[in-house]
Amino acid sequence: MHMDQPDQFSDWAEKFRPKTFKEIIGNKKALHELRLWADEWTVKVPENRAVILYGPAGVGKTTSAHALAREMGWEMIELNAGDQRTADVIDKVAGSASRMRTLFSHEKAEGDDKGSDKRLIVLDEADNLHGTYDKGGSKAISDVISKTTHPIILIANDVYGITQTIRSQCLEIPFSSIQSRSIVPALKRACDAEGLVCGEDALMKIAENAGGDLRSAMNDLQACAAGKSEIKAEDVVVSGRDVKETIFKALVKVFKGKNRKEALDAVGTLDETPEDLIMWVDENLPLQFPDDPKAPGPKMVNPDIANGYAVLSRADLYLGRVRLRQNYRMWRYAGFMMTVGPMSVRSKEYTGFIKYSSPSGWKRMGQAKSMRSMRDNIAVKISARHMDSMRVSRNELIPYYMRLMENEDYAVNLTGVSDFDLDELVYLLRAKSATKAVQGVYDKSRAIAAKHHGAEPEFFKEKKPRKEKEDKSQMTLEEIAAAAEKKKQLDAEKQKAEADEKARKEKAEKGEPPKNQKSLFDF
Ligand SMILES: Nc1ncnc2c1ncn2[C@@H]1O[C@H](COP(=O)(O)OP(=O)(O)OP(=O)(O)O)[C@@H](O)[C@H]1O
Repeated sequence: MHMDQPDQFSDWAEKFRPKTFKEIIGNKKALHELRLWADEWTVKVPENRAVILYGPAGVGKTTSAHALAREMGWEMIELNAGDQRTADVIDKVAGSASRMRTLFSHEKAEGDDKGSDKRLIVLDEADNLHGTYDKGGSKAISDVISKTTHPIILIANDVYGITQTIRSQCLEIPFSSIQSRSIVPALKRACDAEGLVCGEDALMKIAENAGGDLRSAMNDLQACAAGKSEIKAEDVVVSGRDVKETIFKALVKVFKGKNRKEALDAVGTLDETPEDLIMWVDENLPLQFPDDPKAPGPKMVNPDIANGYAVLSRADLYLGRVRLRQNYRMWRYAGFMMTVGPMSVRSKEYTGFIKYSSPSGWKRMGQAKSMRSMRDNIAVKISARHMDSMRVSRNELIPYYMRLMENEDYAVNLTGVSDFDLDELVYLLRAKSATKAVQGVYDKSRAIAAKHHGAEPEFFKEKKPRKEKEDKSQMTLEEIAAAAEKKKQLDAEKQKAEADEKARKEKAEKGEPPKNQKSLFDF
């Protein structure tokens, strides 16, 4: 029996995640290699104890790891980027996995360890193992891989983001984008399950727009389905030709124009944030300022490209400040810099037609990644409130929060008690940017946040100026983790100093000289 309207409470990409290899679309060669590697584990410890599944976002890497564990009857331990992946944690996970094995090993002959005594250790975003949060992570993984008796899967978008030492220990299995025509049946299955009527042309439009990323296709389908029981091709709003045509015209003014105001006006009428616009400029800058093949001497990069990127990097600095401080006034500076910048630094006029292109795959991937880290930051805050795992917070509580926050009172309250920052609120309210309404909710939430997060424990009151605490809502995940780590260290040092002092006093009472004291007069 179907509901009247499709389910909007859960994340469809999660809901329709394939459970078995058979259900996974595309990448058959990769799945075959993965299965061969897993089968080897049932007979002996293979030469490569770990594999790296790498490729673009949303093509089934994580899904394949999950399905493999299920099909092999292996318990799975997942260390996500949002979880702490310090050397300690990885050691503990792998250590406890090894202990498990030794518990069972006396019952089995060497090599006969098929089935459930294996644990599959999965490390998501393995190309991102740096920063305080994953401190020592790379080295720990490399050590663990060299001695593990349990299969390990590393998942990455960019295999070059993994250290050479780790790569040399692993079997590398590439995953590639999924063809649009293969995405359509997956979308169709979701429509059928949701009782949603959707024509093949609408599904094809969604699939083509996703650029081979099935997760985003599923997200777009869910977004189109909100409040509807039927989707027609014209309901599918994608970055189609109209948008492109307008932006192409604006790019002509940015790169070839002579009038700054005209360029600014053209960009001002676009429905693009500076975050999106910079990607368009960035993508097309080298196309517009090509190297001159007829130039004499050694082949040099056109200096206009270097100068163009220099102004773009200034614009990006402003964007970074907007992200960090939620000071959206800086968008004006960023927008100005990326619009009049290329025009101002070019050394000559460029004529002739250039076929501009949309921001390429890796940049969209970068965006997806920053969305994921946003989602993980939110999950950290939610899991701290509910004492739940990151996985539950990410997959179950965030959608629940989103649903609750459709009511403004709840939105204000939850933002305050969870201390979400403005960007996180934009994400949770599914807004495109920090509109006035979003800002209004955020402003109202501050009083509640101050009540819940304003009072500090005595320990910090003496040591930290008030300002730092106020800035906490703007701290990045790494900074929060670093602060927690620092506090742990301080606590440990304090405890050790207290214990030493206690021991010293006890010894003094017994009349013993302190350990390093050679005589009563030697202080
Ligand atoms: N090959 C596929 N077959 C069927 N569904 C898929 C496939 N790839 C992705 N999906 C859908 O997209 C969702 C996300 O897929 P998954 O987490 O496996 O992507 P990923 O490749 O690990 O991406 P990322 O690098 O972003 O983690 C799944 O829950 C599923 O709904």
